[in-house]
Amino acid sequence: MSGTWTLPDDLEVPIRPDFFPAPGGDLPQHWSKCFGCGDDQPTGIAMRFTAAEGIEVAGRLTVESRYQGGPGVIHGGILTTAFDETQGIACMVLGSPVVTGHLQIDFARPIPLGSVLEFRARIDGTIRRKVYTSAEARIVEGPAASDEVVATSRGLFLRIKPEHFTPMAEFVDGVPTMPSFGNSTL
Ligand SMILES: CC(C)(COP(=O)(O)OP(=O)(O)OC[C@H]1O[C@@H](n2cnc3c(N)ncnc32)[C@H](O)[C@@H]1OP(=O)(O)O)[C@@H](O)C(=O)NCCC(=O)NCCS
Ligand SMILES: CCCCCCCCCCCCCC(=O)O
Repeated sequence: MSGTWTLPDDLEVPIRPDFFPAPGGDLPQHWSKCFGCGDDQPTGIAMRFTAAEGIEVAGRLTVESRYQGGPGVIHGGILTTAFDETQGIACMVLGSPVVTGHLQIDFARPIPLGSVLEFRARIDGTIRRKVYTSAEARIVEGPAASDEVVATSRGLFLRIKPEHFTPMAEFVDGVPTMPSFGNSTL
């Protein structure tokens, strides 16, 4: 990673909770209308996630041609979205909802269209409501596949109360197929 990111010294690292699936087990979408993971969001990127070892999660994204930024490569904003989503899903081990407060990406290598990206993310530690996360991406299928890390991300998420989204309920378009985790008011 070449960006600047300093972890506080006094972080607590969560342990894998009993409710977390075994490694390889599916993790749920956090909100069915989410652009990143929702199955009720036709224009989204519909990422799917599994639990990995420890408190790590894994997610995949096939780089479709509609995700193009520079000629033949993924748009940086789409890559950022995938990191945001994966790191948010990694926060599920806490069992309480979070939102993204800060996210920074290092774009290390060009990622050609048609690549299948694998993202790995985990919580590095928490302090008060702050949740420090990190993640990296590799191309696991396609002509450019290798073990090399093609992008990394660091993100600060904030634990929120379920009521956080209540003022936004009137903006939800239609009826979600699955309520937002931790928010029965939507
Ligand atoms: C993130 C958010 C909830 C934080 O607001 P808040 O709950 O009032 O949090 P506070 O301002 O009390 O900050 C809590 C802590 O987080 C830190 N913090 C908050 N936002 C931060 C940021 N962007 N960068 C770094 N630190 C941040 C504060 O410094 C504070 O740290 P401390 O515990 O060491 O004092 C609010 O800014 C928000 O709703 N932002 C929009 C989030 C969003 O929509 N994300 C995208 C979709 S998930
Ligand atoms: C009750 C447990 C709920 C845990 C749900 C945490 C998952 C939140 C993921 C948030 C990712 C949002 C990304 C974004 O919108 O920018």
